Amino acid sequence: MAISDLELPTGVVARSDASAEAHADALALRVADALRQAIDNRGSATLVVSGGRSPVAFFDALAQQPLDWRQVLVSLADERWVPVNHASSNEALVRRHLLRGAASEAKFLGLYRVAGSLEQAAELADAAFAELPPIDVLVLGMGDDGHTASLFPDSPNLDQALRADCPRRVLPMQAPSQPAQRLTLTLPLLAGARLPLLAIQGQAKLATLAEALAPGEVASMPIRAFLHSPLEIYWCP
Ligand SMILES: O=C1O[C@H](COP(=O)(O)O)[C@@H](O)[C@H](O)[C@H]1O
Repeated sequence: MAISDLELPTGVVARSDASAEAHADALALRVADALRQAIDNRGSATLVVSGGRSPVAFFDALAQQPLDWRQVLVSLADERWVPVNHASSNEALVRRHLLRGAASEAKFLGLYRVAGSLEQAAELADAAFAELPPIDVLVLGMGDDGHTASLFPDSPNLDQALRADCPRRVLPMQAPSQPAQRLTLTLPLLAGARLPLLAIQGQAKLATLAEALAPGEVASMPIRAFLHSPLEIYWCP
């Protein structure tokens, strides 16, 4: 299957690149252009990225982009509730691959908070994220189960996190894989992004996307909440 085989909703566009390297470079160029435009228009830019295994080459490519990084605030769509020196930490990934060289001058707002429980950590992060300016660029990933950010099917709090009027910016979530305890931004914050992008790689994720594009419950595949205009999908085999 190729991404051009999919029937996309009006206003959703998809780009296919032949290799993972070309995919990462194209995505980095698009994100850097949008951040530059935001800085030109408003003096600063807010970039929210996802974690997991997929974004490493993209982060490496984006870190090389000529930008006034001092005007960029980088943050996360979701986090595993593990200390920032843990191998599964999304913050660690961003610090290692994106916030280096000139890009180390960017500001960073992380989700992880030290607390007695996941709920308390989410409350602390929720208060901190009141300071997050409107998101200029959001780069979502997607799991093979149709989760995005840490909006996992069957997680407690999922219905609340997906409500358009959810009063919380950050909620605790449970993943079916380790580390199970997660923190996620909720739908109203994510859906407000000026430029939402979905970056996915491989046939399995393309098949998941095809399934998510078919009619069905958002709660069973939360990526469905974002499969409408405006959205740009970046894919490579
Ligand atoms: O757990 C997560 O999963 C998704 C997809 O990750 P990947 O490893 O399949 O690339 C990711 O977008 C999310 O940020 C992450 O915490």
